Amino acid sequence: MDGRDWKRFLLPYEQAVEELKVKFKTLRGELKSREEYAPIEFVTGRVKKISSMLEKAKRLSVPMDQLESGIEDIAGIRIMCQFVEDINTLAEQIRERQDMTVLYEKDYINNKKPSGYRSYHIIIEYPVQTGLGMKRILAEIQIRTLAMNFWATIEHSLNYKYKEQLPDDVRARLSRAAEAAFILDQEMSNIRGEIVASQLMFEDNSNLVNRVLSNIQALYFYHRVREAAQFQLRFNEIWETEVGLSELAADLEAALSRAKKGDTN
Ligand SMILES: Nc1nc2c(ncn2[C@@H]2O[C@H](COP(=O)(O)OP(=O)(O)OP(=O)(O)O)[C@@H](O)[C@H]2O)c(=O)[nH]1
Ligand SMILES: Nc1ncnc2c1ncn2[C@@H]1O[C@H](COP(=O)(O)OP(=O)(O)OP(=O)(O)O)[C@@H](O)[C@H]1O
Repeated sequence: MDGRDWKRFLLPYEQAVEELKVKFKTLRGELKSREEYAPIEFVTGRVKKISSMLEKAKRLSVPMDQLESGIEDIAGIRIMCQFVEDINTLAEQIRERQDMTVLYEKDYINNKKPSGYRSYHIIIEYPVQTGLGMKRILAEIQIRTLAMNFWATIEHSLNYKYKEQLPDDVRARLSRAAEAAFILDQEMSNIRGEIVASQLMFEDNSNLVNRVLSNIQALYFYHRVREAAQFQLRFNEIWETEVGLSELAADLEAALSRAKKGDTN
């Protein structure tokens, strides 16, 4: 294949990665805007480099005309979660989706790799709508916790540096670090309820603060300058402690609704 052929070959994979990133980021945003807990912390994706694809094809003895079916991670998505439990929730949501088909799954969480690597992998078939019609491609979704990602990122860069010839002491330390990351995940799972409740409360309050501030602005817009200034003063008095924020928000909503109707107090 020359440069132009590679460009054409990779196009649907690039489209798939972009679409999948948007879909999972949107899922996170949608759940957050409904003030629900989102099992997604952040999402990344990449199309495999040609050099890495060729190296892998050689290693797995995949013929050049079978790259599409022989290398399943040309399009790769990675989803980071806070807790191990989120990985199961997300995997279930992916299985139920209508816009992709799960082909198979690899559970490297309960069956860690010899290196110490842990993650949950889902291989999907994803239909890309191209100018020439629909094309089904394979894509890999890696789902992992923040701790698993931290370990895998460091290990990947060390392997890159040592070209897979890690010194024994480094390998042993990495293996211990993988166990430490696993214990960290278990400890976090034990206090998951506490953490999730406080995060939701924090988000609730910051949503409320944003609503109060934009409603004060709106009052100015309706020329309720004195009222808006009084609300601003009330807000300035309580913003640090947030005591009385809900009452202030409710009074403000009422004032704004009167202003919209043109009522006087
Ligand atoms: N950092 C790190 N990542 C790994 C490790 N093992 C697997 N991965 C990641 O998971 C992907 C898929 O790995 P596997 O499920 O073993 O799939 P594979 O494509 O059959 O085989 P390999 O690419 O040879 O590992 C790799 O492309 C990496 O991104 C590991 O030991 N360390
Ligand atoms: N599914 C994925 N989603 C997002 N990023 C990925 C995914 N898979 C790999 N990456 C990242 O892409 C970069 C290039 O990785 P590359 O595809 O060359 O090799 P690899 O995935 O580590 O191994 P292999 O060649 O054995 O599949 C690395 O930073 C890697 O962490």
